[in-house]
Parts: sequence; C-alpha cells; structure tokens
Amino acid sequence: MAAAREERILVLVRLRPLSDKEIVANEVADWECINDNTILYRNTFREGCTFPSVYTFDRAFRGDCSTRQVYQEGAKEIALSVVNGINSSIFAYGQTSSGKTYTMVGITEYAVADIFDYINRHEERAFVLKFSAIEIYNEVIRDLLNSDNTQLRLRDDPERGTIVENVTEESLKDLNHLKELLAICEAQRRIGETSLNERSSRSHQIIRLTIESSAREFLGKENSTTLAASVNFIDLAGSERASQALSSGTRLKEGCHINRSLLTLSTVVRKLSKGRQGHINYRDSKLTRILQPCLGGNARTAIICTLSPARSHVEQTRNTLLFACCAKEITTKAQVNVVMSDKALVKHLQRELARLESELRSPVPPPSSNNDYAALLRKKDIHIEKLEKEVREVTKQRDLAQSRVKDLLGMIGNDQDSGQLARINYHPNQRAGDTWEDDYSESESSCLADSNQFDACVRKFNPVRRHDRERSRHKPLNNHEDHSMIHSAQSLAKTPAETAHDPGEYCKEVQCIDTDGTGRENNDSESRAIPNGVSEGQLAQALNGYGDVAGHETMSTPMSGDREAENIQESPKLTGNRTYRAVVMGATSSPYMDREHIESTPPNGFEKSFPGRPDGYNVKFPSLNFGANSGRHSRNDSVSSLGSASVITSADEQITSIHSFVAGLKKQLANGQVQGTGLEAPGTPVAWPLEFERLQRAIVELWQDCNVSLVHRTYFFLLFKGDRADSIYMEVELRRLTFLKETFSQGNQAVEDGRTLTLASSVRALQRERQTLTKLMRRRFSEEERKKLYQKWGIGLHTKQRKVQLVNQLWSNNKNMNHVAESAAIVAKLIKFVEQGRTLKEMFGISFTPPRPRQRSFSWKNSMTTLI
Ligand SMILES: Nc1ncnc2c1ncn2[C@@H]1O[C@H](COP(=O)(O)OP(=O)(O)OP(=O)(O)O)[C@@H](O)[C@H]1O
Repeated sequence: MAAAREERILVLVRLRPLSDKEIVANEVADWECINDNTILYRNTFREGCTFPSVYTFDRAFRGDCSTRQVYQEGAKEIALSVVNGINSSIFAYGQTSSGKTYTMVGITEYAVADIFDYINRHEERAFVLKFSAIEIYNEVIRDLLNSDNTQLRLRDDPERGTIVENVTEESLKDLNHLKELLAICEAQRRIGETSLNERSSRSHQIIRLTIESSAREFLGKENSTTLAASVNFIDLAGSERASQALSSGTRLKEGCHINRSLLTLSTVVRKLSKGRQGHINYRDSKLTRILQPCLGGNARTAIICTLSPARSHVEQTRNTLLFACCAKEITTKAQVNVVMSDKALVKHLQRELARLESELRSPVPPPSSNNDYAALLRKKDIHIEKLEKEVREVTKQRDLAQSRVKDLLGMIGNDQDSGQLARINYHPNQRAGDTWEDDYSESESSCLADSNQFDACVRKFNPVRRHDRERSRHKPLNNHEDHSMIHSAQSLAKTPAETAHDPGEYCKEVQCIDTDGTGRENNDSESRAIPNGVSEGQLAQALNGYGDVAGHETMSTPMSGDREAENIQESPKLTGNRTYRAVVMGATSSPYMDREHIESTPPNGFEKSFPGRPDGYNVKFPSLNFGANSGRHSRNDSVSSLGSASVITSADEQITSIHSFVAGLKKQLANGQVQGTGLEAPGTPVAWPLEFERLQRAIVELWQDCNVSLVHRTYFFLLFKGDRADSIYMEVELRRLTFLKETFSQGNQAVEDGRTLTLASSVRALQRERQTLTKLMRRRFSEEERKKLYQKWGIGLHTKQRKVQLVNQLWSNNKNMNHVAESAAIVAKLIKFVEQGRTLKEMFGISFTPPRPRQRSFSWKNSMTTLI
C-alpha cells in the first residue's frame, strides 16, 4: 500500500433558489453567494441575530448553478480518485427540501459516466465494477437491490472496517445498466410527503461503486497487482423540525430517527474537527459506523451542504453551515489501495527476505575514527546485553518445558501402574484424514477391549488423534498444523539405522511403554529401545525439543550447521507437513478470541512448533540422561525457575530412561522431596481433600493475578473437583501460574506461539472476554433468570448496563469460594459448558492449548471440540 496522503475534507455549499411554494408564500431569500467561496447572510440587522454573517468554504454555488457545475468544479476530482485505487465519498447534507437528492442524483450519474469514460479510454487495464446500494431507515439497514425487507447487519472486519453483511453486489456492465439499478434503488427507497417536501427522502441512502483494475499486460503473472477502491454516493435524509414539517405518526417517528442519527453525525464531525483526541462516538449510529472511513479514514471525501435561502429556514441553514465549518477542519488519510496477487506477494516477500539476509551477511564498514569505534562499541554492548537477556529468557522457557516433561513422564509413570501396554500405529508420512483414521479405530478398538486399557490409551493418544480428526474435518490436507506430542515425538525419533533398514516403511507399530504390571521398571529390551519404535530417551528428547536439553550431544544429522537449522524451519519440506506444538503448557487464551486479537490471556507456557522430520532426514537420538554428569543442566536447575515448586535430585543420580526417571521421581515423592507441588505421594500424611482445597485456592488466586481467561478458569474449576488423580493437573496449573506471575511481576513478557504476552495485554484480553460474555447474557439467560441473577448479585434492576455489571463481577472475588463456584456456573452456562469427562481433562495435563478459532464466526462448540 502506498503512503497515505493527509488532506482536508472538501466542503462545498449549494444554495438552491426559492421554490415555487416559497415564492407563493412570499418568502424572502436571506442568503446569497457573494463569490465562489463565500456565502453571506443578508439580514444581519434582524433583531436578535447573533451569528456571523459571512461563511467561507472550498466552493459556494449560487442558486442558478447547475448540478453539472457542482460536479465539475467540486466533486469530480474526488469522485474519480476511485479509478486510481483511492476510496472516495461524496455526500450531501442539509435540511429537508434543501436539494440533497436533487444534487446527488446528478452527481452520481455524472461521476459514473466519467468513470465509464475513463475505463473506455484505458483499454490497457482490465476493470471490474460492482454496484451496491443500501438505505438506513429508522436505524434499520435495507438492501435497495433486494425487494424483500430483510434487515442487514453490520460487522466489524479487522481489515475492511465496518461492513454490511450479505449486501447484494451487482457487476456493472455499462452506463445503462447503472441507470437501471439507480431506478430500482429510487423505487425501493422510502419516500414520504411532508409539508416541506412532496418527495422527502425518509432514509439515508448509500450507493457504492467498487472498482478493481489490473494492467492487462500482467494479468495472471506474478508481478500483477490490482488497484481496488470504492466510491460512495451518500444522500442523507434531511434534518427537520416537526413543527415545520408538520409531521405526525409515521413521519414523526421517521423524523426522530433521522434527527437522532444526524445529531450523532454532527457530534462526530464536531469532535473530529477539534482533533482526534478522546473517544469518537462512531458506534452511536449505523450511519456514523458506516461513514467512519469517510470521516477521517482511508478515503477522500467531499461534503455538499445544501441550503435553502428562505428566511423561514434561517436557523436550519445556519446549523448546516456550522456543520460545514466543522467538516472543513477534518482531515482524512487516503492511500492507494494495491492488492498484490499471491504470486506477487510471495515474490515481494522473497525479495525482502533476500535483502535482509544480505544486510545481515554484509560486514559493517570499518570505522574511520576513534569516535566511530566508540559508537560501534556502544552499539555492540547494547546488542550483547539484548542477546544476554534473550538467552536468559530462553533458558527460563527451556527450564519450564523440562519441568513439564517431567510432569508428563510422571503421568506416563502412573499409567505404568495400571500395568497396561499401550500400542499405537504410526505412519511416518501419513496426513491427517488419510488411513490414519483407520489405524486410529484399530488402536482404539484394541484399547476398548479392556476398560483399564482404554483409559491408558485415551490418556496417551486420544487427545492427539481426536485433535487430528477434528482438524482434518475443517482444514485442507497437508497443511502445517500442530500435531500431537506423541506423534511428533515418533517422527522425530527415527534413528538413522532404522531409516536405512526400512526407508520406505509406512506402518510402524510403536511400543512406547511396557511395564510388567507391577509398576516396576521393565528391563525387557523391547520396552526400552524398540527396534522399530521409539525409546523413552528418544521420546523425552523429542519432547524437550531439538536442543541439548540435559547436557547431551544434540541430534547428529547428515546436514550440518545452518543448513540443518534451515531445514528444520522449512516446514513445507517436512514429512507429512506436521508440526508439533511441543508444549506442554499451551495457551490459556480464551477460545473465542479472534485471530485479529493478537493479545491473549496468559498462556499455559511456551509453545514451540516442532516441524517434524524432513524427508530423508535421519536423526540420531542419544539416550536421555537426567543426571549431573554434564555438570550443566541438572534437574535442580531445570525447576529452579518455577518458584515454589522444586524437585530435588541427587546430583550423582543417573537416570537413563523414562522408567528409571519415573522410578526416581516416585522415590522422591515417597520421600517427600517434591515440595509445595501438591503432588504428594499416596500415603503421605497430608490428607488429599485438604491439600486439594489448598491448591484450588492458590490456583484461583493466581488466575486472578495473571488475568487468566474466565473460560479457562471455569473449565478448570468444573473439571477438577477433587479427584485424587487430578493432583498432577493441579500441580501443572499451579506451576505455570506461579511462573507466569513471576514473569509478569518482573515486568517481563511471556511468549506464546511467537506472540508476546504482557500483563497489560492479558488485562485487555480479559476485558474483551468479559465483553463477549456480556453479549451472551441475553442469549443464554431468560429475562426472568437475568432478573434473579441481578437481585442475587446486588445489581439494581433499574440501573444501567446490568449485564456488564454482572459479568464484571464474575470471578472477581478470589477469596470467596462460593463466589468462585457461582461465577463458574454462570460462565459455564454462557459458554454452554458440557463436561466431557477425562478426555477434556487430559488437555490440561498434556497440552491445554485452547484453539484460536480459524473461522471468523466463533462457535464455542467448535472451539471446545478442537480442544479435545
Ligand atoms: N438547486 C436546485 N435548483 C432547482 N430546484 C431545486 C434545487 N435543489 C432542490 N430543488 C428542488 O427542491 C425540492 C426539494 O429537493 P430535494 O428533494 O432534493 O430535497 P432534499 O434535501 O433531498 O429533501 P429531503 O431531505 O426531504 O429528502 C425538489 O422539488 C427539487 O427539485
């Protein structure tokens, strides 16, 4: 998009001659255009006249000027900007019967004729013209090209601003076609007789012509670009005094709506004329919402203020002139709207990337003086500081991820206790929705054979596959989607030896965990490093990411250094195009948040995309060692950043497999070495119900401190009610919140999925969530129910914004558990929470990453189904 050009709104005034009726009534013309820019009030000697007598504008047209002249000398230049990709708007404003419709009909026809003329003279470009027309009648929007009376709705689009949904857009063929459409609009528009105007427009009419053009020469080529803009012709309804218009009944009601929306328009214009400070109330009427871009946005705008010269209308004329005076102070920032073809965009981005890369590579020119050296040194110091800060941040994140891995391993350890064997089938190159589904069924049915076994299977794999299946329903195949931990772990865990043995292998039966049914570590070689599968060390390594997590050698690959990193990042080349959201503590951002709303409520932790394994990319995994041999990353280190939670490990203790790690962890639990986590071993003196209550209270307080999404809180609160098996989830939640609070309190930012999250952004996200919940109040609660709620929550039935008041109170008192429970119940009803049992719980343990909806129209149901 080209740079924006700031310019003032063009303001024209048009004085009409006295009408026959006015002449018959012996009206006197009190206003006169004394030159091309100035209009004069002649009756200044009138008793009580306090207002100025001279008004100057960009152009003033006398009563004998034709509409063509008004167009040629006033509106034309602005209207025709549209053919160059610049949005433009022409609108007529004035009291009833002052000549708005008379003016706009002519302006629209002349402008469109010129547009067609331009098109005919520019055969080198291909044009597409679209026509739409709406009216706003009594605050209801109607499609003037559609004879049914359906009310159209406005929607806020992050890119296009306020748009009218489902409005008819006709492709324009030629000028005659346009005239036909204008005739339809005229016939459809609400017109009524008043004492001031036999054919008074009772609605605001907006006719929009959208023009897209591209150079024919480049059509379909990668350097093809399209100019796209709209021109609006707006004929406002006229302000009127009920006494003068002698209106009653329907006309009076119309007049009230007209005056109210014009009042909002003039308030907006007055505020804008004083600069853009403070809140501008565009949203107070549909008219101002739609006109927002014309009033200070990306558009060139001309306002034609039509005036009656009659003495009896002097107050109205003066009001119109005051409006015009304010309008001429407003500036807009129009820019050429260029739409790049996909190919052109890719090309452009590639060029930009190449430029940045070459900038990075090119050596900094040698300094020529001592001063230059000093400056360079300072710059380097700052850079080093920045890098150090980044390293600290990344280390913290890694520690958190490691700690989470431990939690996961703990879960796996619990599963071992059930003595079940979990089996999954895996196709390394499989895509979501392929035969994967069949494998799933098979695996699932084998799990179903035994209810205990089913439980174990679900815990390990169900979220993964359901997630896949849900996504495959909504998304095209082969896209870069996040996939399951286990799945990715496997795709990462293929050793070079395996690949060499069976390069084309498709189906692998992976035996992940095998126990002897007693909870003891099974030393059977099959369970530790399965030839066609994944060893625990590999799995854990994969879960930790690519780095040297526990002080071990990193993966060795046929590629080296940078090239390897490049390959890892080039996800399109990756096997199956699967990425993996490795974390372990996904975002808590509320599921309904729009993509445009980048800010989110605090995440569960840090998400990283695990791009999977490139084709032919052989990875060698060292066995995982949690011991202190490396001397660099002990488990103590890894949890130290977690504040209250810490796991103590003997420095010389070596853990070489998941089993031994789990066994070690259990030993610590039994010895009470895991402190303050709520993860006490069975049989410890602490009674679980009491401990649960303590954890729950701590979590509730932290939710408040970290501005966690209310939906997240509700889900969590309602899902985890005190079952002993929930302790792991409680502990995970407590840890991540502790970490988050610490991060926020140090003024640091958390990073979620490449997005930055701050205390301020989480506050804003929470506010937005409350707004959304407020909107749902009317839908989910009957009037009677709402009344009861207001009474219960101490909200006066006659106070304003009761719904807002109520939603603002939800989850606001973290000390009172009754309040918390009632808040959860209300939010649950608002979001139609349905407990989905264990599967949903698992998401909190494995990767609670409430999805950000990809569709614009949000559905709680969808979001929650993607969650499982
Ligand atoms: N400049 C003009 N020269 C001659 N006649 C005019 C002029 N402007 C308006 N008129 C006449 O004045 C009458 C009222 O005009 P018009 O309907 O355009 O007013 P309006 O501002 O659109 O009124 P409303 O707000 O009630 O719809 C019409 O009969 C129209 O022909």
